[in-house]
Amino acid sequence: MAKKHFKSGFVAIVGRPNVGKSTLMNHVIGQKIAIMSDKPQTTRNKIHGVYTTEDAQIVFLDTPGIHKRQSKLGDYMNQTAFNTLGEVEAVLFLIDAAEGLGGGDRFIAEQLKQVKTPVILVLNKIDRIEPEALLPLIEQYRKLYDFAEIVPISAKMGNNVNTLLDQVQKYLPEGPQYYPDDQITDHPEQFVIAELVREKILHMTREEVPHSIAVMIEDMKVQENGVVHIMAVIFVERDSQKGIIIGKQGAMLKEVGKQARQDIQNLLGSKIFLELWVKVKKDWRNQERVLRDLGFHRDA
Ligand SMILES: Nc1nc2c(ncn2[C@@H]2O[C@H](COP(=O)(O)OP(=O)(O)OP(=O)(O)O)[C@@H](O)[C@H]2O)c(=O)[nH]1
Repeated sequence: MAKKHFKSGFVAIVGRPNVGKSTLMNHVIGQKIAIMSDKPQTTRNKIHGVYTTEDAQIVFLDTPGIHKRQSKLGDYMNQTAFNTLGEVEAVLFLIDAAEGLGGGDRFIAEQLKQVKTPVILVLNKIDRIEPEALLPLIEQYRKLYDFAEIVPISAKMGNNVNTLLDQVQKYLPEGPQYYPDDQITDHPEQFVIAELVREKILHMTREEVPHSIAVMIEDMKVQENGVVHIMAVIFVERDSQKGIIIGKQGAMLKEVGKQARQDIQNLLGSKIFLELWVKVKKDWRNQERVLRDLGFHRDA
């Protein structure tokens, strides 16, 4: 599925409650992909929405932890949010232009200074302010932080949202399409996790294992200790491919697991336990049910 010069990456959205994060996502994604989370999570990241075009894909992450103070003693953001913000390609910092600059925004700006990721300031709700008020407002925010870009929008009216998306794309590296174009699901993370595992295998085994392998997330649940337990099955077509993926005394599979686990932890923002299985499924590509389970469509 890899397209030439396709760009992709993760972008975190931060902003205090009510600034319009969900409204922006709804506008960007439209009704095409309904993203729902299993349960409300206060510190774990979740995928807010996935925006896909011909040549780029942006996976928007919600980063709730930035608002949570680590302890009563300090204002340091929690480790999850810190790791996420350090790993993504860009951060969208949404503010409410009609409310103006307040303590909540100052707090977030302070947290953002702890990471080096480019931050795009998004002034939302410009439909609610007089045009003359915009520049002085931008000046106030500029004093807080050295933003990579500043984009005024109205998420509700859709004003300037395309400009924002263009700006975001400037910060994406070349990368795979993590997520199918037209998938409607309540488990968006699973596609990305499967793709991350697949990517590691292809990268590590190079030419020896063809692109026909598939990865399926069989089970994913949060344990009582907060660790997310993920069971993934790697489907291959031949025993020889199974041998290559497992490697000598399991060394290859172990390395795949190690590298994938890093990426998945960064994505979810929580500790994970990744269980990998390799199964030979002859000619799996022709089996309708398997295809459906894997999230492919007939015409894909
Ligand atoms: N006038 C105007 N209202 C907006 C705009 N964007 C969002 N709103 C309104 O602001 C309110 C909050 O929007 P949400 O999208 O729910 O905000 P949120 O940041 O997702 O809020 P939390 O989920 O609490 O973090 C809603 O009533 C929206 O209709 C905008 O561009 N203009």
